Amino acid sequence: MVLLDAAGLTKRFGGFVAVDDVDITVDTGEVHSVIGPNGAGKTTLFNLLAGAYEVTAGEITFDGRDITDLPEHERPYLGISRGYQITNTYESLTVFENLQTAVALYHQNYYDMIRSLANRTEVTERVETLLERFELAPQRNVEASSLSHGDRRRLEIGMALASDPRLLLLDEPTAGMDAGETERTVSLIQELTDDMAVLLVEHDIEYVMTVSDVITVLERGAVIAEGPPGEIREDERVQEAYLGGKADA
Ligand SMILES: Nc1ncnc2c1ncn2[C@@H]1O[C@H](COP(=O)(O)OP(=O)(O)OP(=O)(O)O)[C@@H](O)[C@H]1O
Repeated sequence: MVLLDAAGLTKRFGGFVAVDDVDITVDTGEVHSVIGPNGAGKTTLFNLLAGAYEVTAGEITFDGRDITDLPEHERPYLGISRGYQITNTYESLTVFENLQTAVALYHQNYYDMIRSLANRTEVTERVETLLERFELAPQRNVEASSLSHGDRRRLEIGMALASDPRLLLLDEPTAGMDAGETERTVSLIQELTDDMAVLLVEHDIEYVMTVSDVITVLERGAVIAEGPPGEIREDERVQEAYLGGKADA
């Protein structure tokens, strides 16, 4: 089922076209990755889909509803969540408290939750599930500021899942992780997609090949290839973009 459908998506910064007439479709159940060399427009595309940037042209539909102009903060309520970045406010909260805050923020009856013990129990149960799923239970009482890099990134993904999204947007989820941490994160991402979809933007082409069902390749703002990993690996334009001296990946 088509969950996200973007058509003719374009973003100009002054006279510069960072995203140029991009069509992209994400189906429920898939991990869809956007890759491309430095400056290809990946982060800009991500920000358009997340609602952080206004589009210059084009349309974005989510579950059949036009969300092109929907503000970023309203998108989680529709089922679109983006990888959280733990900011100063959350540094001194423990892993448990961070997850609790994220769950409470998107709980349907936030104010009731504060008042009612029953709802609070529901939130706590959800937090416990996330702690288990993200293998963060042993660190439940550790402040976010003291976590290892890998644990912190997994906590951020866990917080993004607190709203029970149908589409999770992740920007370089394994950036800065070592091989072991990357592997753990990749299997977590793969386990997510039974009834939801993940769209990730990534620099590192190798692990994208193992995690993705579909890959879209951008170069200079435009789509140069799209397909399953095997096809993308064999694509001449992709090889040229990555190996032809224009890229660092
Ligand atoms: N706010 C902005 N104002 C002007 N130009 C911008 C802005 N944001 C991005 N750009 C330009 O748009 C192009 C695409 O940038 P973007 O960050 O989307 O690429 P990217 O594929 O994510 O690159 P990287 O892999 O290096 O993160 C770059 O040339 C960049 O300089």
